[in-house]
Amino acid sequence: MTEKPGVVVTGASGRMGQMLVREVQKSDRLKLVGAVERSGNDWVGRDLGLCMGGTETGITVTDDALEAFARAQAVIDFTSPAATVGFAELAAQARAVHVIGTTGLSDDDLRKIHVAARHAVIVRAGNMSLGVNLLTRITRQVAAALDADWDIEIIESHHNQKVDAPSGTALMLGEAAAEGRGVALSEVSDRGRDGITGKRERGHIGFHAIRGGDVVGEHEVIFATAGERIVLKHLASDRTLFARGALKAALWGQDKAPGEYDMLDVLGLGD
Ligand SMILES: NC(=O)C1=CN([C@@H]2O[C@H](COP(=O)(O)OP(=O)(O)OC[C@H]3O[C@@H](n4cnc5c(N)ncnc54)[C@H](OP(=O)(O)O)[C@@H]3O)[C@@H](O)[C@H]2O)C=CC1
Ligand SMILES: O=C(O)C1=N[C@H](C(=O)O)C[C@H](O)C1
Repeated sequence: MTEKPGVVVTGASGRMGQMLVREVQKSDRLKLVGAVERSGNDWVGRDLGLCMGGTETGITVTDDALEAFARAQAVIDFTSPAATVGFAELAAQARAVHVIGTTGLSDDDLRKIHVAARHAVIVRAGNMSLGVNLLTRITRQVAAALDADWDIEIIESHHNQKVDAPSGTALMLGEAAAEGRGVALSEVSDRGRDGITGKRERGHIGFHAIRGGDVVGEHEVIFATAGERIVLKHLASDRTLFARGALKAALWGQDKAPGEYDMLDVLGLGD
């Protein structure tokens, strides 16, 4: 039997990090070989299993990402934009598949990730669930079928610890709607209106963010015209669906050529 690909989880103490550690430990196709945290994080230097309130795993949480990545075939990374840009370079050096779930990446961050993908497989998506990725396809199709008399608004709701807005998912849905319309999202995006904004501009795509409590992630795409509305909605109630998508991407990427991929590629929903 061939060896299972080894996985390092970055940001292991985070909401998604802990979820990912558990899912990799449960997997019969991947093996957890490392856990990385930020220098200064309480977990660094301690046994991962004990940090998570369980039994010893023999994996010591480290802040030496390159050393950990060198022992892995995949890095699963749901951290922060600054951390992810650094990890992209290190994962490429280690020739490990880099699965990026981090959102809030700037255009400059994306350029750096693009450079790293010359040497390694990078799978990046603002949402790793099947439902959301399918919804991007449906959104593109509906937007293509309707003209600009239909106003498009995207509403997202998340827990009160989320630090970026609009969410990565909302931006994926916005990109899909813009693509369906044949326009560039950057040209038509209206974010969080406030004050005397003037009337809504025809053809624009609006984004609105709600933050509260422990909402895992909810997204609505509204197509509104005179007398009627179409509402497409996705509700996530459990973070394991994001983690499972990330594991699927880590496995899928093992035999791919260096380059940038997304979950549509992994799920076989691409063009
Ligand atoms: N694509 C998808 O399907 C999904 C994406 N996300 C995205 O994933 C990201 C993380 O979300 P969430 O888990 O809720 O956030 P958390 O804040 O709970 O976790 C982030 C973790 O990353 C750690 N971290 C930050 N900088 C570094 C670094 N330089 N090296 C190592 N670790 C670092 C943090 O450590 P510390 O606390 O010490 O700073 C923390 O443990 C967000 O961008 C979120 O939007 C979330 C869910 C699904
Ligand atoms: O921060 C989160 O929690 C989530 N982030 C992703 C996003 O920005 O869309 C995915 C999911 O909605 C949860």
